[in-house]
Amino acid sequence: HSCSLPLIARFDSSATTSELAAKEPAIFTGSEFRNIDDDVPLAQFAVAFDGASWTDPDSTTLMVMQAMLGAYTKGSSGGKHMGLLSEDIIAFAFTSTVKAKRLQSRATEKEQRRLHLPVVNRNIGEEPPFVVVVQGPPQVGKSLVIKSLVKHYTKHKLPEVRGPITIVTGKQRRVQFVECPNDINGMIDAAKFADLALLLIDGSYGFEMETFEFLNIMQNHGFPKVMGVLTHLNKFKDVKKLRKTKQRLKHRFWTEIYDGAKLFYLSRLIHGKYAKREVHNLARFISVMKFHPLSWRKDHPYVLVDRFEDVTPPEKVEQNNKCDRNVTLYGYLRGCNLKKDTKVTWPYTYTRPGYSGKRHQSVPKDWWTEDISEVDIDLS
Ligand SMILES: Nc1nc2c(ncn2[C@@H]2O[C@H](COP(=O)(O)OP(=O)(O)OP(=O)(O)O)[C@@H](O)[C@H]2O)c(=O)[nH]1
Repeated sequence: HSCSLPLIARFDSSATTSELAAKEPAIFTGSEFRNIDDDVPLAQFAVAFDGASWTDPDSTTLMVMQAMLGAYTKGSSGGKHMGLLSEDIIAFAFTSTVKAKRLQSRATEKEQRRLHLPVVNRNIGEEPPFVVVVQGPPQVGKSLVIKSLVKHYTKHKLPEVRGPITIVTGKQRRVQFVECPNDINGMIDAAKFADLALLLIDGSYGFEMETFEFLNIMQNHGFPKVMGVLTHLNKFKDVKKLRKTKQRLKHRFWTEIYDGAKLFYLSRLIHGKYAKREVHNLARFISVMKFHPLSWRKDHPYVLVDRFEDVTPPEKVEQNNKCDRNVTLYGYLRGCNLKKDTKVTWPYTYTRPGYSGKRHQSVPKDWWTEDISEVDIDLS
C-alpha cells in the first residue's frame, strides 16, 4: 500500500471511477450464443447493464442485486472496461434444502416428460418447394411460360430465365420453376426431381421427339404429375383447322399419358406475351394442385442442392472421380429436410465427363443434383 500510494498520487486522484469511465466510455462488445441442449435442464443467461461507482448512492443496492444474480469477472478482455469470463453463478446456488429438493424433483419430472414425448419434427426451415419442370423442344416457349407465371405470381418482370426460380404461391406453399435442358442427362435429372412436369407442345407443329423422350425417361425415373401446354396456337388462321388440331393433339396426349390428362391452351400472344387469362388459369391449377410424395423417391433419395457453403467445383470433382471431401450442404432431401450444415460425404459424383464443356444455360454452375442413394448421410 505504501508503495502504490506515491504512484497513484501521480494521477489525478480526485476523479472518481465513474468520472474516469465517463472520459473513456466503455463500449459494450458482446455477442449472442444460443445452444439448445435438451439434456441440460437449466437455462443459463447473462445480463449486462450499466454499473455505478462505489461512491454512487445506488452502489449498495446494485451490489446486493449482483450478489443475488451472480457475477462475471472482469478478468478477460472483451471491451475497454470489462471482461467476459464467466464465473460460478451464485444465483444457482441453493440456500434452502426444501427448495433444492423441489427443484430436483422438478428436473426429474421434466426429464421423464421429455423421454415420453412423441418424436417431434425437428426439421429446420420450411418444407422444400414443389418443383415444376417446364419441358419441351427448342423454341416452344419454355422461358416465356416461366416468365409469364413469375409475372402472374409476383407482378415482377423477369428479363431472363437463368436458373431455378422459387416463388411463394400460397401461405404454405413454394413452387420452384426449372427449365428442363434439352439433353438426355438434363432430362434424367429433371424427371427425378420434378413434382410436376409441364410438357410444352408446339401446336402448329405437333408432338416432337423431345416430348416422347422425356415421357420415356419419366417412366423409368419416377413419374411426376404431368400437364400438357399447347403453344403457338395463334399461328392458325383457320378457326376450324385450329379446333381440329386441338382435338387431335388432345387425344394423342391422352393416349400418351392417360385419358383426361390436363391439357392447357396458350392460344394468344399479346405484345409478345401469353394472354393473362390463360396464364391465370394455368397458375391456379399449379397453386391448388395436390402433390403426393412418390414411392419411387422414397427408395431413391435424391438431394436437390440449392447452395453449397463449401463448393466443390464440378470441374475439380470430375478429375478425381472419387470425391470424399466433406461438403457442408444446405439443401433438401426429397421427403425430408436436411438440417443445415449436415455433413455429407459422397463417394462419387454425379457430374460426368464433359459436364463443364456443355452449355448449361438454364442451370447455374454451382447448382446440380446429386444421387445420394448410396451416400452416408447423418439425418439425425
Ligand atoms: N407465335 C408464337 N410465338 C411464341 C409462342 N410462344 C413462344 N413464342 C416465341 O418463340 C420464341 C422462343 O420462346 P422461348 O420462350 O425462348 O422458347 P424456349 O423453349 O425457352 O427456347 P429454348 O430455350 O431455346 O429451347 C420467342 O420468340 C417467343 O416469343 C406462341 O405461342 N406463339
